[in-house]
Amino acid sequence: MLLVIGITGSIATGKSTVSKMIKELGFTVVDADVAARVVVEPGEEAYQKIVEHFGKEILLANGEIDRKKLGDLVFQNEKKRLLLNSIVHPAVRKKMNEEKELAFRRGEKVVFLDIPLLYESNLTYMVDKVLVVYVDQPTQLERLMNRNHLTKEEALARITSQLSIEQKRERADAVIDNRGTIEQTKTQLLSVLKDWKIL
Ligand SMILES: CC(C)(COP(=O)(O)OP(=O)(O)OC[C@H]1O[C@@H](n2cnc3c(N)ncnc32)[C@H](O)[C@@H]1O)[C@@H](O)C(=O)NCCC(=O)NCCS
Ligand SMILES: Nc1ncnc2c1ncn2[C@@H]1O[C@H](COP(=O)(O)OP(=O)(O)OP(=O)(O)O)[C@@H](O)[C@H]1O
Repeated sequence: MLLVIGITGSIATGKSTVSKMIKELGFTVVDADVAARVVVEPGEEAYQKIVEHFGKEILLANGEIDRKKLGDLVFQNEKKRLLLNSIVHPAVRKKMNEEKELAFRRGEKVVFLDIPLLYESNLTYMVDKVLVVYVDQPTQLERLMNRNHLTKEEALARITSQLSIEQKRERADAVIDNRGTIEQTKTQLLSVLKDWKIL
């Protein structure tokens, strides 16, 4: 039987960290953030629509989208964020489905989809089980501020644009608590994958 596992969590809780471990175990992880970058490259349909709606001001000199500028804009304005989502998300879903199918055609039996907005966008139908990568909100805030060099206010704007990590934890099929060391996270991951008979 083919299995699709969703990896989610909230911003900076450690999805990429866990995804990297899963890839090192030899599995395919299809990353929504990567897909969301590819589908807005110059020449793509979503790119044209973004320029149409947000104006040329959000472009860098080389014509690419200025992600910092667009991020600052949409995380301060819900209407603009939902508009951006409506442009980018259909293309992301299509791209992720294509990559998942490719992996199954290569003969893989399990594929992981790393989708930050899995619950917010009601995408649970795309997966058989959900793995939530959890840290408490103060840890999340600290890691996000450090990683992205954001002020507390900027980081909180990003955090509150998503469902709270506590709500996601409640809905998960399994939770990895990523507050400890990377080694402790890896141990939990291996245990979940064994429970689910993936390893
Ligand atoms: C706003 C943008 C330009 C900011 O780019 P930037 O390079 O700074 O961030 P990146 O794309 O790496 O995203 C980092 C994290 O931000 C969070 N995030 C991104 N977009 C959104 C959103 N629309 N709503 C809530 N959280 C979001 C996710 O947790 C994601 O993992 C970019 O995130 C974007 O185009 N977002 C819309 C598409 C989207 O929803 N992507 C998320 C997965 S589909
Ligand atoms: N167990 C840990 N201990 C200390 N730092 C960690 C741990 N796990 C992750 N980090 C750090 O926390 C930050 C966020 O982790 P990561 O990038 O994996 O989160 P993410 O959920 O993929 O974020 P995003 O939603 O933005 O894509 C990174 O700087 C990462 O190096």
